[in-house]
Amino acid sequence: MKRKLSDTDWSPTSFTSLPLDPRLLQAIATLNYSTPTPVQQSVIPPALEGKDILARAKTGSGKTAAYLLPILHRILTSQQDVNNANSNDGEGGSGGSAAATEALILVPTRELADQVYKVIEQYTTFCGKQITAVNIARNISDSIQQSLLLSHPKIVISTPSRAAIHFNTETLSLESLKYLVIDEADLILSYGHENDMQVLSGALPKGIQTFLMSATLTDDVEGLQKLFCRHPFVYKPDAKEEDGADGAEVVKQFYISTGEDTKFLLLYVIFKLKLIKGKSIIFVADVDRCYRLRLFLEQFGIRACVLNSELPVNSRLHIVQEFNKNVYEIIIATDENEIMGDEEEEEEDDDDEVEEGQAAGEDGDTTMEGMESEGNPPPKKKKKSKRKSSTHRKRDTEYGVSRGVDFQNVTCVLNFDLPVTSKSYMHRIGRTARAGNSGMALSFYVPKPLYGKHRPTSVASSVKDEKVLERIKKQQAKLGRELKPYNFDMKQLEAFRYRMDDALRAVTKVAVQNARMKELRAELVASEKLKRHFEENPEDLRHLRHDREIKVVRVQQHMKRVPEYLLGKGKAAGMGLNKGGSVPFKVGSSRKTARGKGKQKGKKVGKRKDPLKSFGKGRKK
Ligand SMILES: Nc1ncnc2c1ncn2[C@@H]1O[C@H](COP(=O)(O)OP(=O)(O)OP(=O)(O)O)[C@@H](O)[C@H]1O
Repeated sequence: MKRKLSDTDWSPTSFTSLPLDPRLLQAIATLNYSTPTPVQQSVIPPALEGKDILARAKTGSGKTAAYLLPILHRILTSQQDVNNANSNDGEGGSGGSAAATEALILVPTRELADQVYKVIEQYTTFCGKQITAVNIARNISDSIQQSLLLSHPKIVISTPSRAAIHFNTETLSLESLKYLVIDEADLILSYGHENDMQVLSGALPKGIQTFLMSATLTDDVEGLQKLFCRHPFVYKPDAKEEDGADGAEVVKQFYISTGEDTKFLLLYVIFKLKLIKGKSIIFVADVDRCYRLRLFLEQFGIRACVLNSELPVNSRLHIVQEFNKNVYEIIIATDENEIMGDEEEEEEDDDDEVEEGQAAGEDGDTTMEGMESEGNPPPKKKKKSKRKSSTHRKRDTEYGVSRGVDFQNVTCVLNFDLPVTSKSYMHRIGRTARAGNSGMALSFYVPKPLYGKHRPTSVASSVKDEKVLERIKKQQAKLGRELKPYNFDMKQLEAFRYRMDDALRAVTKVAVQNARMKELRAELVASEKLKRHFEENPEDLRHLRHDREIKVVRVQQHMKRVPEYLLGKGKAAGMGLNKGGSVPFKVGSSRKTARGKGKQKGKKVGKRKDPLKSFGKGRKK
């Protein structure tokens, strides 16, 4: 349910009461932001006064506007001042201030750079050409980047590594810089940007205004604060602001204890019967797993896109963009980089000896070996080396989807594979319940005795599931939140098992590798097209779908529909029951299909009670 941010329970302050440039207010009004979020309310006034800002606020709380609006306002105001001075000097008022880059916005990933650029475009819709911005983290040639920078855009958005490269080659001048933003400050160092941050800190002019924006306050953030901030205004939300407007949890969290192959069964049933309504992000442990799931779902006629660090950046950006336009309902994503950044830290924190999982028959695919990066190697390396996947290819270390990316209107984050740290969990579930919406997180976990019992579907990271789940529960309890068990009636699920087995058998390791290669090739072609056309007219690229059938496995048409006898009276009834808590799953629209089939056979099914309806029954409120 969408909760309007204008509800008075957040705060009565409206945007118009903030002393922002009317052109910005106009843009905000067209975006239907009527009320500033708590972080915006608190941070914008001191930022307008020129104070440094250190803001910690949960994911999806509107931090981007909290730093962008004051910066845009101040740039517009200073231009106005220069124009006025020029016209008083008789030089006319159209020239504006001398062309120079005034704001540098540093983000850890290319996904975020693209997102921030788009938000600037939205906020400056009514500013004409007064504010120019360039995203140099994009995958465009160095010469084009140089020419863009030589036009001295007012704002440069970049990852630290790209900014350092252009600073070193003197295409990026920081001499006139007035504003520095470090977005996702808690994460930026774990992407291997430490040296670049040092380089940039030495090059900044004195007295610039700095914004450190972060979802958590970590040692890394403190380090950055010392390096970049002078007595910042510090924003930390209170407990009520952390939760929803009414203090209620905005993300309902559930977990299911499951065997390795049963995860696939659950996935099939959940999506085939549309038990989750709306858009979902399914997180998996590694790239191969993305394709395994996609091929598996394809068997049942369920379309999904994959998103991982191996895909070309333009394809990734396009996928997120299209997902936000509701073109796709399901994304299967990895968050390899985030996991790697956090893993050791958490293991050290908690002194627990975590056994290395090696599920036979599966290639560990979360290795850092062989990674090539535009940035420096991440400072924290994994101690243990893992076997290289045969499909291991160049990865982009500046990839990231579980942090910061604004996936819009996501109903459910489904941790098909549990992340290996509680931090990763936090970031993953932050992809739902954004901007005042509610959402749910559903996590599958494999209890230790079931680990390694079904080799074809086993994944190494699951060996830690029990421990990680405990950490997650502890972490959420500290925040006053609870993960509830979600108990499917497994007996009812069993009726679907043989279909799942059929589908799993078809999705062999070779099929997964083929799909991965085929998809990569297709996306490289798509990415080239995107590269040429993206900026000119992205609307033209609608036809470039990323969820088309990969067709490396022969799909048996009968698998695409659910036979009625599986949904017969009483069969499905218990499936959605959960004694442990309220169940946000909703029954989907499979009714039509069932009716259609009945008609073909000449049966009178029109008045028959829809068995799927019973899924919702028995829910504990
Ligand atoms: N005042 C507002 N009213 C309504 N929607 C808003 C408001 N401010 C921001 N939003 C929307 O909320 C969503 C989340 O904002 P944003 O991406 O800035 O969050 P964030 O705090 O930076 O999250 P993360 O830490 O995950 O990056 C965006 O879609 C944005 O357009």
